[in-house]
Amino acid sequence: MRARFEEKITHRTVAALRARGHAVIDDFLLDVDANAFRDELERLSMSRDEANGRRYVRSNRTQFGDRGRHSKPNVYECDMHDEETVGETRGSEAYATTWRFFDATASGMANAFVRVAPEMRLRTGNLSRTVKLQVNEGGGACFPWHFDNPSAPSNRALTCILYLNPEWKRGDGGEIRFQPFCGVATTVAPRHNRLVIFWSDRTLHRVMPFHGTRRYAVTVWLDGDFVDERTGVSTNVCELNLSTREALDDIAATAKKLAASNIQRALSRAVYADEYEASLVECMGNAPGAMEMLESHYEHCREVKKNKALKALVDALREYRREVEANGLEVNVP
Ligand SMILES: O=C(O)CCC(=O)C(=O)O
Ligand SMILES: [Fe+2]
Repeated sequence: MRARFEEKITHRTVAALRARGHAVIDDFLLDVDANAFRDELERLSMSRDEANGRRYVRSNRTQFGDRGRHSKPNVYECDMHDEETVGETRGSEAYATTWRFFDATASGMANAFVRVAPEMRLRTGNLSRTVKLQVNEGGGACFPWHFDNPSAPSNRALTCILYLNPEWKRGDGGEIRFQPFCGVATTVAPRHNRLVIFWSDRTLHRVMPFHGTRRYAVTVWLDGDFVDERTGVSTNVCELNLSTREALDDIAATAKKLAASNIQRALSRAVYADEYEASLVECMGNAPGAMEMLESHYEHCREVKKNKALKALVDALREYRREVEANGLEVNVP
């Protein structure tokens, strides 16, 4: 495997990130590497470790509010940092590309960004990135709207997802969809050898229901050099550092400011309440945890509305986003 991160991650990548909140790089790996990587993921997703017979890929378990961890139906993951899970594959030729990619991301990926955009303050080195292998097994498998870095003290700064799906075609679903704060949505197809990059703490995104056979994705999360302790899921206006009266005076300017900031995380659920709800229902169906996740979402929205100033701000933002959506065109990256 020849990782050519520095060739592929360029000033254009960073310009797209700054302009739209996400960037797309096609042909990220050499064809031969992408194809080998895909074959290995397929093998891994079918295999079990010899010691205890467990599948290497397991149910995705996501922390949801303070209500524990729940699994998304038909979504399976392998944490490459979990020594027990991956121990048997580390030295195996059958997974050579997977592990070369993992090793190459240790500092190579962050270094490529640092070279073109040092101001992003990404950390480099083995402990500053996380890698996850993921397979969605059709049947409508999807992810609800979320942020990858939902609150402090997470250091996750940048999410980089490599899709490995040579047979993906329109109609299969499984696209990643971005909702910029009070902007128009963009949908990106999970095409083979495509890398999609976005800010982990200010990019609301979800995965659309997937109806093909298997959808493979490898996610690399790169850590940043600082954590914003102040922000997160708090519904306390003071903690948000927002003067709601000033914010209401020019709602377009406020929306723009929030779109560029991770403070949007505290308002996102209330501003996009119906979308969050619909995506949770779509993703979880009747699976265990579905009701708890919905209840936690409603509770958060109720908390926001309890605060008069915050409610006024949310109402104004909701009205503003509808206006933007009515006048803008969604983007589709096929
Ligand atoms: O599979 C994808 O396209 C994105 C998955 C995702 O959002 C996540 O793992 O946080
Ligand atoms: Fe995500």
